[in-house]
Amino acid sequence: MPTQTTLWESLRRLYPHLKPIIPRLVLGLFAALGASVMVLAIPQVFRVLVNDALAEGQASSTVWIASGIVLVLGVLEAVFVALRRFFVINPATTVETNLRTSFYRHLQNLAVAFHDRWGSGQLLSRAMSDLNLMRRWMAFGAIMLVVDAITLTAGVAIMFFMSWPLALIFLTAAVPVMIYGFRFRTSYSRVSRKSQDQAGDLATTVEESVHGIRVLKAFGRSREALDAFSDQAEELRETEIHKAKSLATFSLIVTLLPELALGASLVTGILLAVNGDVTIGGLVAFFATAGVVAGRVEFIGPLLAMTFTAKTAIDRHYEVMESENTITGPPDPRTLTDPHGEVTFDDVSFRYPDAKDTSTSVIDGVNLTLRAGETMALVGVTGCGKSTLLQLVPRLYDVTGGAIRIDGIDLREFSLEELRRHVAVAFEDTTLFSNSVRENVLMGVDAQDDDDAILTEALDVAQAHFVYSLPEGVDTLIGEEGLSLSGGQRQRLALARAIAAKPRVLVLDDPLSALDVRTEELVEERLREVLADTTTLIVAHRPSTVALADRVALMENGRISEVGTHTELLVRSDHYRYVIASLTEEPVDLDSELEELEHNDQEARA
Ligand SMILES: Nc1ncnc2c1ncn2[C@@H]1O[C@H](COP(=O)(O)OP(=O)(O)OP(=O)(O)O)[C@@H](O)[C@H]1O
Repeated sequence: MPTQTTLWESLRRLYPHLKPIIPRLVLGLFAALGASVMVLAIPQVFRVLVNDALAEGQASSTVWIASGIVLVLGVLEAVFVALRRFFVINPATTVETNLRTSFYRHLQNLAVAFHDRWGSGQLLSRAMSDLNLMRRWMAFGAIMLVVDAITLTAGVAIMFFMSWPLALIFLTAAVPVMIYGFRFRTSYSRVSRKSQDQAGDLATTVEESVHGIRVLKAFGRSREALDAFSDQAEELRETEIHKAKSLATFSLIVTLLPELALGASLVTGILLAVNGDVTIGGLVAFFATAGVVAGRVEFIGPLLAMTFTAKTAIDRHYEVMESENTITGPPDPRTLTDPHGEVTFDDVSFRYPDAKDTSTSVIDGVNLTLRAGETMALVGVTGCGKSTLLQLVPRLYDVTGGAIRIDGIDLREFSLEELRRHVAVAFEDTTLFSNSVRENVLMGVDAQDDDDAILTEALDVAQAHFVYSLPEGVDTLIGEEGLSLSGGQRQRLALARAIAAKPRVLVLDDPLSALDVRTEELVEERLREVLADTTTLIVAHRPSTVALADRVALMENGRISEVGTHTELLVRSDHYRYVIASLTEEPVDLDSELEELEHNDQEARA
């Protein structure tokens, strides 16, 4: 539920960003005021023109001079409008870019738990359209509101100076306009918030269906997706219509009432002129000024709408910016100068932030020690918490109980940079960025001279030699905007990325699942060599991956129930035999495998 703030409170949040550009905004404001002064001056020239220049006996040159002055004032008005744009456009776009950059930086820093909760379209619409709305308000709306208020005050003052009874009649229209303005503010703010949120949800739907286009097509669900999208688009359309109607009604009132007041003052004005209480020139000037004032009042509708939309955009922006980053480093971080890579899980528990209070912990008191340089496979039935446990090691989530330590130091005592220097990860579900193969693989490598050697080795271990036959070799653009790769190719690059980082601790979430058996064998052979000194925790969904490990940890309902070698666990754990049997691609006869193991054991002892 978004926090409620007043219009002023919301707008004030922009102040720190506006502060550096205030001098330019003030210049823009003066330019806009200059344009208004020109507009208000023109009726006064009319007054002189009608009362004096057109009076009998005046030389025609006076008419030309007066017309010339009107022309100059008109040109000056255009110049001032251009100057306003010139002064504010550049700084406003700079502020927009700075806000966008800090928004992106904050998104990068926010914990994974935050991203679990937020739809990508909501973040996209905040990063793009909301900031655009804020920029337009800074560059135009804010300035014009001030200028409008000053012009209106000055215009009404001039009208009073010229004829107070006529001005008073005109001003009666302001009372209902102001009363309606308050109601408009509340209703328009609400509908504007709704439409911006719905636009964000719609963007999420587009994003999801573009990502999932293959699944939608393969399951023939494009029509259903379209129907769901059309419903959402229709809801947004209805909100937009509601919004437009609300603005149209307000605009009708702010247009109609001043016009009616103008009509009433015209009749009164003619009577006053007949009685000689005002001159004809004065009457012409009064109505020309009233026309300017009425135009400004009409303009208030769109300006207020723009301001309320900007308020919503600011609120939505700060909802993200004020979301706290829950995963941070300590003020005095520890460092590991000569890491060995022993990893201990000490009574570790974890619950997802959005889990129901009544549900049990996903990780429930895990105690496990990975010796330095050891490769440990983590096996268990689906949903028992393996991937969750792995994500706690690079602190993608923080433990909710107990502690994970590397070489005896709690992960939370390292800075995040230090921790991620020692820990690298590869997930089953791989993400590649729209960059070259080289940049994707060397993502976790600090810039250094032997980049090429690291790249070659990592690609070799991951059996990703296919990259050399891509159109531009390792410089080929891959990811969303580049060449599409197969699932197995993507996995091999993700594995190469984890290996290239040369971490002390490697966390692999079933990184070989999409490889064919032959490639998997080759990868494993090479992995065994490079993992010799790296402490590795690897989730295994295939027996061949289990074979990589020195020891195996069996996970059951968020706990580690057994730890031992594959053979030991086969002998002593029914559940392990059950899990291994369910992992096997082809059914195996576990009893004969056990017999064979026992036979081998006896032979070794003999
Ligand atoms: N982001 C999340 N928010 C809330 N619950 C989650 C989240 N991710 C996973 N879970 C839940 O946590 C439990 C453990 O999931 P996890 O992915 O760790 O299991 P797993 O053992 O790795 O399963 P698999 O072998 O199928 O990959 C599941 O019940 C899952 O629904």
